[in-house]
Amino acid sequence: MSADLEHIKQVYAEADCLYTEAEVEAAIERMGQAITAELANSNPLVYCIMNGGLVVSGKLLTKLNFPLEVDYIHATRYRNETTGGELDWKVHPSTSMQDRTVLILDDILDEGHTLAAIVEFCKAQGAKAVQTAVLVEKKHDRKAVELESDFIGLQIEDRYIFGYGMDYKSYWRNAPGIFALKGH
Ligand SMILES: O=P(O)(O)OC[C@H]1O[C@H](OP(=O)(O)OP(=O)(O)O)[C@H](O)[C@@H]1O
Ligand code: HPA
Repeated sequence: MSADLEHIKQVYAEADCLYTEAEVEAAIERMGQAITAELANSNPLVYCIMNGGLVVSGKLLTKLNFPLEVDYIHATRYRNETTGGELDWKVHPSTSMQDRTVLILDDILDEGHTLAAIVEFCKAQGAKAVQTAVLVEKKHDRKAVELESDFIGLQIEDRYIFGYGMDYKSYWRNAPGIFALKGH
């Protein structure tokens, strides 16, 4: 156990900081303004995608100063690995989306499988509009589908990253910045 924790600590110590806390906070501020400009009068139902969406949702929600409701969806496909697999729905939303404007909040748009499946699910549940906001979009040519997020905080190079909700083997979601694994 302590050997694993030593590895976890070493990963953080050796990681490259791609965006500092101040840069991420500024990006979240910009996202808040853009979302407010577009959705302030639409009474949206906002879904946090657990677990990765937790930090950006918490930080962003207090910047959305208009009427909205919040719920969560828990879906995962990386399961402590650095490559994704099948999407596993752990918790479906409990609120009705019928005829609602839905805003999905997540930490990262990587290959796009997760967000694409969630958007499809929301449309099938009767949402009248579905928009997505992600803290980071990873740039590469392995996208599963042509899926553009409506609100993007930061662009990231094609490396495995952690911090601000994103994990390395379940750790460092709490890291105050966006970091890339050494050598990945
Ligand atoms: O664009 P994709 O390649 O589908 O990857 C993006 C998804 O991967 C991560 O979730 P993960 O499955 O790691 O679960 P977690 O949120 O609990 O970390 C992240 O939070 C996104 O939801
Ligand atoms: O680079 C990543 N880091 C953490 N979680 C992720 N989920 C998809 N891609 C990533």
